[in-house]
Amino acid sequence: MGPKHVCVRAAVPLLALTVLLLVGLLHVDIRTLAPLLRGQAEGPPVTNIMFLKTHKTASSTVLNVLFRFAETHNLSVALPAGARFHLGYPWLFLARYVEGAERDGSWRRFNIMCSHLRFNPAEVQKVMPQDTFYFSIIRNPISQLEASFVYYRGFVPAFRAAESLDAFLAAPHAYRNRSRDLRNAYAKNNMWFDLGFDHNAPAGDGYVRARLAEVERRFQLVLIAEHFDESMVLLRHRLRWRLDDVVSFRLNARSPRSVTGLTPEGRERAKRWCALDWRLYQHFNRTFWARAHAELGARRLRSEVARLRARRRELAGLCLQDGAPKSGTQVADRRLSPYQSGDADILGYDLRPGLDNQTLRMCQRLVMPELQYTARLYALQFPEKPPKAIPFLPA
Ligand SMILES: Nc1ncnc2c1ncn2[C@@H]1O[C@H](COP(=O)(O)OS(=O)(=O)O)[C@@H](OP(=O)(O)O)[C@H]1O
Repeated sequence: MGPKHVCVRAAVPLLALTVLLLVGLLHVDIRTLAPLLRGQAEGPPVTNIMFLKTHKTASSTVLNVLFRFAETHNLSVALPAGARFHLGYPWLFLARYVEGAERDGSWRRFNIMCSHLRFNPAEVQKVMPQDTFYFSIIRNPISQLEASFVYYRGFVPAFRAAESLDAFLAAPHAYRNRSRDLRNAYAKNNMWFDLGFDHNAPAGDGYVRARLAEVERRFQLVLIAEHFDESMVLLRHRLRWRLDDVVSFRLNARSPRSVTGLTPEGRERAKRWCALDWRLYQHFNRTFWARAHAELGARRLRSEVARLRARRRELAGLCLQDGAPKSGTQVADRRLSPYQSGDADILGYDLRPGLDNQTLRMCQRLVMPELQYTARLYALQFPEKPPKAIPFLPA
């Protein structure tokens, strides 16, 4: 060890002592120094964010978190152009699908992008700043496929004729329309497809590894729907946001009676049928925990998840009638009722009556479904354009 090292080693306790003395002398709140003492990077909250909104993965709940943050911080959002509610899905994303993106022959940049799209990085980069934080969310492909089957039953040719998901998985090629109808994207490796990859590709080891490496390179974080609260804690940490920014209620959920489940055999078949998504899920489930433990440590992760849940309970008590969701068709305020699709009974929330104006606004945002919130931000951002019509709401 050289003399330089000895000096540095001696300086560390001296510095800590000086900080503590200053705290005492200047009556500085020790909590403001905590991140510094923990060696945690401090800085302003991250505000340039691209969220790849995969399907049936809790992504509407994440979208609600991002829309609320955008609205309360007056950030611009890359919203679907015209009457649409998605950014060109299932076609590969193009920058011109964003309202107001083209300006005098150049591209306008936005703070937040989180509507459904099929990832196409070169086009996304045209409308998002260089320092954008990219993240996404995935779910166990067995439950993701089951949720898709119920939700998109009437829309996806491959699903339409099948009596059940078990029947579909027993002979998927027989049901699957060979015409390469893009709507069949929901029927096989849907998350792989959303990432912009070929969802019909054979799951060869070299191919899969190369694509996984590409996802690692493009996305700073991939969250896991089954570990939603841990995911929000890690996201909050990365974005340097406040606790309330990431508290949410579960949105776009089916009532238990429209969850069909699968036989053990069907589950094994689903893993094989969606082999690319299965590899994707296994890989990112592993790296998620490795990151969460490396960045936060098990104890801090546990205590922050507990804080998040406590705050959610508090807000549920404040905002929600009966503290729980109800069948979406029975939500009293139609403006807060979620879109219903296929055989799914999608749940929504009634708010407690008698809330003061400020609390009411906050609670409305927390339970506002994707279509309504997209239309709301669109009207705020483009007041001169015709408002987006919501199919089941009178204009
Ligand atoms: N917080 C939280 N934690 C875990 N799971 C959650 C959460 N929020 C939503 N969900 C579940 O996500 C499913 C809906 O996914 P999406 O919103 O991505 O669907 S969509 O593609 O936008 O229609 C839907 O799954 P199913 O109920 O199985 O259909 C929701 O229950």
